[in-house]
Amino acid sequence: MVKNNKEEIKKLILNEKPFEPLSDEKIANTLSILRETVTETRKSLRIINSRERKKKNIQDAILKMQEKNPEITISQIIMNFSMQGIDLSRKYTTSILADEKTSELVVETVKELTVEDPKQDFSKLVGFDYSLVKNIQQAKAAILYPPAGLPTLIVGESGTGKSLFAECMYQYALNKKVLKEDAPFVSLNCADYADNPQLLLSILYGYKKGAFTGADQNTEGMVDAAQGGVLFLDEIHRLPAKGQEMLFSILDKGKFRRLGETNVEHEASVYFIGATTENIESSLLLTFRRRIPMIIELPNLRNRSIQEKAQLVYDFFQEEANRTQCKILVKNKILSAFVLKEYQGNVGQLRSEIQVTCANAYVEKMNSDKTEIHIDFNELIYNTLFQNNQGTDNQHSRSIVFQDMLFVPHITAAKVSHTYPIFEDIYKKVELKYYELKKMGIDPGEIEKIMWTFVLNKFDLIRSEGHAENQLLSLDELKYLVGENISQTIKSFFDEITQVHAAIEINKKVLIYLAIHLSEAVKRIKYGQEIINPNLVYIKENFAHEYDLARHLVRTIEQKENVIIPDGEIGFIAMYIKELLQITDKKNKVAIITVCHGKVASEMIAVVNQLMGVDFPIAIDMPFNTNPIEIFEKVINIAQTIKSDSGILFFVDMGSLVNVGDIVTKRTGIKTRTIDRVDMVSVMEAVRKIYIADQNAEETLDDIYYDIVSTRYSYPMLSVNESNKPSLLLCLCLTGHGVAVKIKELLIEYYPKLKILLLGIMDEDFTLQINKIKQQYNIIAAVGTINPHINGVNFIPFESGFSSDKKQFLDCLVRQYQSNTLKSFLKAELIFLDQEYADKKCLLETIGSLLFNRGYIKNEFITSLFAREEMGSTIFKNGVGIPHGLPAFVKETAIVFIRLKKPIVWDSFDHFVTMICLPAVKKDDVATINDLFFSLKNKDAVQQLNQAKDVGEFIGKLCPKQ
Ligand SMILES: Nc1ncnc2c1ncn2[C@@H]1O[C@H](COP(=O)(O)OP(=O)(O)OP(=O)(O)O)[C@@H](O)[C@H]1O
Repeated sequence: MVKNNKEEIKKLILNEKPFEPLSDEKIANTLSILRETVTETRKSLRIINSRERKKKNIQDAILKMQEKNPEITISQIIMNFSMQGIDLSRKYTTSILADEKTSELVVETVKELTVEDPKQDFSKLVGFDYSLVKNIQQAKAAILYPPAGLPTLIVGESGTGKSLFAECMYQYALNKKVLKEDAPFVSLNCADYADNPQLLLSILYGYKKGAFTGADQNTEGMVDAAQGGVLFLDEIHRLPAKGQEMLFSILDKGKFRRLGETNVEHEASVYFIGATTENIESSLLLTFRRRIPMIIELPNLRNRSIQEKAQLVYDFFQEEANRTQCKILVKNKILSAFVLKEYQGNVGQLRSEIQVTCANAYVEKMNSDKTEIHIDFNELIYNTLFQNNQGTDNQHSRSIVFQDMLFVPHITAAKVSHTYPIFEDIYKKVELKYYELKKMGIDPGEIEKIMWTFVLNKFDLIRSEGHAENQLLSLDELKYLVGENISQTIKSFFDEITQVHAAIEINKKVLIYLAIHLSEAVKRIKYGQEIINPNLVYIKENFAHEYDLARHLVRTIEQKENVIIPDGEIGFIAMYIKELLQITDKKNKVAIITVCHGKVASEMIAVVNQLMGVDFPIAIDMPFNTNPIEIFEKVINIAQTIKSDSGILFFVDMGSLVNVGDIVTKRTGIKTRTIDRVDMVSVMEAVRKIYIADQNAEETLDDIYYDIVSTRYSYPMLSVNESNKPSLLLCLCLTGHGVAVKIKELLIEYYPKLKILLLGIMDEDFTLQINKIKQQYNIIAAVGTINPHINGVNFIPFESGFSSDKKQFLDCLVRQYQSNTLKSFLKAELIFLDQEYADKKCLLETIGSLLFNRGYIKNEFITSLFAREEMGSTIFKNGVGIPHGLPAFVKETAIVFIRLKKPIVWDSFDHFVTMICLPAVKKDDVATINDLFFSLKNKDAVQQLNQAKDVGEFIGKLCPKQ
């Protein structure tokens, strides 16, 4: 197969006339290459031959005619074609009409080929950032090594992706311009000629006229075809010794002779890659092995992480959805069964089994009136999945970490993200958070504390939430998931700790997750991935017993798996053991965060820690010249990291910081309480209540808050907005007619969309009016000349204008009331810019599957969405389409935005849209997004959204700062 021809052939086929497709012969003549080359390349591209392409295009055209006119007759069809200059016989047309549509199942349409990104090299391999990291590093080094790269041998079991890997190396060489743009990729599978070594050598090296019987002319071989490019020899152990020796001269001197030649030598400028499934020590000549410096050993599927296996399963189902052009709904237990199964034939076998499963389900779909391919358990699937798979009989009832998934053909939006829901990879989460906090310039000591709470909560989740016990594997079945070594070790460990800790009922769920974790850890270590545990020292000091147990467990694994497990990892294992031994199902604790101007927070907390002997409260300093908004972002991020279910108690000193808890609640949904004018005694009292007092008398955030507030000196606390009421600003002066009017004018300029009310402090019924307003509205702040001390309302003094810090404070208050709730529904993962969709149906299906797969909606939402659209479409004049489904089927409110590259038709009046906003909104949240529609109706606002350069800017424009 010659790769530079690949693109040419693809191009010609893409541009051919649909009813007069080019035969292989014609393409060969156009490109001046052999017809066989065209045929082989076309097949490798999975493109059907010209006759079949013509038939398919005619079939499609007839279908369209039938859609328009269900009563259309054969004569009319023939007439329609004839008007386009195409003559069809009645016999041919009848045969096409009678033909089953199953052919669609096995062909990939030419159109789909355009989806492929020709520039992608290793990143298209699943595992490129995990188990294949080392292999890819080797490959890159081999390609880039001067002057002409290192000959490479790829070793791996059948189906581990050796051919694909070789192609990626070639693509990488092209991308890096090590090879010329038109450099060929020539591949030959030596096993195809295993019975005829003479033929193999003649095909590979070419031959001289008369070299053997039948050699009637000088003929070039594959080495010639590979000049300036890559020569890939698959199953190289089938190359006879003579053939291996002939390669020496190519590898050593860049020269070769064709069969039968003795005097002449030809230049061979080729980059050599070989591949074999065999042990190279025994299958290749020693002299040959020595000439290949780079050996790349691809891991088999058994040794890949569960995440990677899952990713492959998802990718292959997606591929089938694209191929069949049908939606495919796969039940979680099928997904988990595919992931858990062992495959002798590795990735290749996994892929073909998914294809077979989909093909069977497709036939079933054709015999029913379903619109989707449903893949659930039936006898056929049971046999596909479990035949010859030792001992997996009970697996089909398990689905520990998966959810049902819907795969939609031609997805563009969903392609943006390469991740799918699967249980959490604790390392990745920890790493990500750790670097995020580091980037924000947070002090290492504080990072450690924040991470500790983060890790604690993650483990707490494993123990208390997740999947019901009856969905879990038993300890016996564990071996199918993590292998014999780890499952045995875990079983013995379980026996040991049940003896030592007889009084405790060991939480099996944590044990299973510990086993999965260990298996992932071993793979991670084998692939040389780093393990970051920011809390190692703390764990060692404070959980010495758990750490000892972890060390003991680790020693056994180290022996069995022949790896060395680093300390950081032992720390994680200690955490699992801590969870295992936890007696009661306690909720996680209330967190304390202190935020103050200057360095007050860190200094105060240092003293509290020393006095109380704890290490918990988090201190955040706010240097005097820092913008409060920056600090709020920092605090929100930290709050999200520690995500305490029991809430966060904030201690702050003054100024805008009094709103910190409120802002955090709005942005993250975490319950908070804020105590201002922080003093050391109050912090110590809170620490005592949360961490030190009687463990059984656990107090809630509110208990602690009210206790502290009522025992310290009394003054009004600042506002905490907890309702969905509309908001307003109050303008005050003595009469409500003097300065207040001026203030209002200024505020209208700043906040044109806000409700602003005038009020006079001297009014008789001032208090009554305030109470009435409070019932209907959230008072964001009162701005005026005299502070009337309205309980729970921030007062901002107005003295002939606003100083910038006061304006900033007001901005901050307004923002949290106005747009934060909407902002909390806007998620970057659901905003897709400059996408291309063929039509509305395809777009809606994609969004639907995206929301379903990410757990925002039930499957019924998609049906309701289409039903709603059938009844009529919502479309704004400025080209925004607003499709919506029923709130009853929404699990979590989410808003999807899609900005289109090319407009598509949205309604039956042929109106076009360029932007789609799909709100999947729970009933309670409907009011919150009304504002959004208001701004989407506005032409200028949409214009701004159209100009946003990235998702961040897009969100910023949807929730402007004021
Ligand atoms: N890392 C991967 N990511 C995505 N797909 C993969 C990966 N590895 C293999 N595949 C797919 O699995 C199938 C088998 O791969 P390939 O033919 O490259 O394996 P092989 O090792 O050359 O097999 P054999 O030794 O049997 O020839 C192919 O369809 C390939 O696209």
